[in-house]
Amino acid sequence: MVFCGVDPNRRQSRELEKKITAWMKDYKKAIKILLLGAGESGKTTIIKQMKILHISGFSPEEKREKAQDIRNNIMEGITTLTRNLDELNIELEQEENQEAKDYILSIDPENFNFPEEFYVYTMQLWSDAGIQEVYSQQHRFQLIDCAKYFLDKVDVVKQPDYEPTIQDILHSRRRTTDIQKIEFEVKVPKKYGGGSLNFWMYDVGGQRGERKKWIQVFDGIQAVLFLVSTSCFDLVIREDEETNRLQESINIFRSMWNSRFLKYSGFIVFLNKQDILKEKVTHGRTRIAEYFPEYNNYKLLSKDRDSQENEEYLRARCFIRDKFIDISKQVVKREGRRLAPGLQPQDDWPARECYCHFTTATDTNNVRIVFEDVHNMIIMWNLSEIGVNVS
Ligand SMILES: Nc1nc2c(ncn2[C@@H]2O[C@H](COP(=O)(O)OP(=O)(O)OP(=O)(O)O)[C@@H](O)[C@H]2O)c(=O)[nH]1
Ligand SMILES: [Mg+2]
Repeated sequence: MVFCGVDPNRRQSRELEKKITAWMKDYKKAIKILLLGAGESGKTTIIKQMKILHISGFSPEEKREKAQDIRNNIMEGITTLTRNLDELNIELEQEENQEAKDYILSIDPENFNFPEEFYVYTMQLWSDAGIQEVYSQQHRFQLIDCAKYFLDKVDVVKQPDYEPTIQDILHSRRRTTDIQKIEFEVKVPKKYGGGSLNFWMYDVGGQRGERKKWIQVFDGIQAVLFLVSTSCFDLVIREDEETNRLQESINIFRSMWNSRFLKYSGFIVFLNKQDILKEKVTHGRTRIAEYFPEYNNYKLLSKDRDSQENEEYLRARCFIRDKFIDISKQVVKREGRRLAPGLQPQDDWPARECYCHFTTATDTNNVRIVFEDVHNMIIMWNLSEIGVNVS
């Protein structure tokens, strides 16, 4: 039998194509993504990964800058550890390392040009059992996450012609003090219309003093990527040396999720530093329940189980995830609208869901996979806003 006229399925799909093309034109400008989160949660590391994955990586000039950051990271790491020998009443194992200790404690970081003896003394101290003992008690003071990574490779970094590897750059640390923007293009899967889309990604500083600048970039943000350092459950923030770092992160998330300026933005939480969290939970000296006593009653659901993974680590990461999910659900439904606590009923609040990913921002492969999901999700959010359902 021969059918005449237009196949309704084809007509529908042509209409869908038209809608998508119109939307793509509209968004040719860019999709704006904002990275938020407390200090040291990994925002700038995500920017570096986007440069690796979607732009051409790092220029020789940028590599030179990162090499200097890395030398500063080594200096910060070894001076922090050495200072804490006395604070924690720990003796050096080798008496002859006293000279190295005195040298490191006398460094003026503002006027330091990294002479050869600095590296020699640093390597000596780093291999001393006393300093290693201080390192194992790092939850008691403020140490940068990359300290061990770079102290283990001082002999490489000290070379005058040292050029940092991609891994070195990803581990290097410099506090963000201004708003940065990167632009890149992402291919759109065929099922969402094909072609490519421009993304603008904004990075801000996460420490308390920096957060008043955040509002400058809230306008027109389609998606907030909220970074959480999950491994910091046993640390206090640098700013007041008092507030628990994970609690600070939860508080910031609550205020961003409920911010009226971001009510039309999608939220994706990156539960970051999974590598450090796993190491801490399985081999560390601290336990989450010491800081969050409710952890004792937390049960892992069967949907979150994975026979390949350490059970305690799974429990820890899901416990932390649920702290954020719970906040996103503390929104009451009234007259078909969702209202954040404290808002008036007349405030229009769109229904939103908060999505979570477990991430290790220093792992390019992990970030690549997670971002495939994130990009698709952002495209789908936008399509559903114009009435196209592509599930
Ligand atoms: N091991 C490990 N280190 C990470 C991870 N994510 C970030 N880091 C390291 O943590 C440190 C801080 O990361 P940044 O990206 O600078 O943090 P930030 O959120 O930009 O911090 P501010 O600029 O102060 O707001 C860097 O040394 C990173 O290499 C991770 O998943 N695993
Ligand atoms: Mg930063």
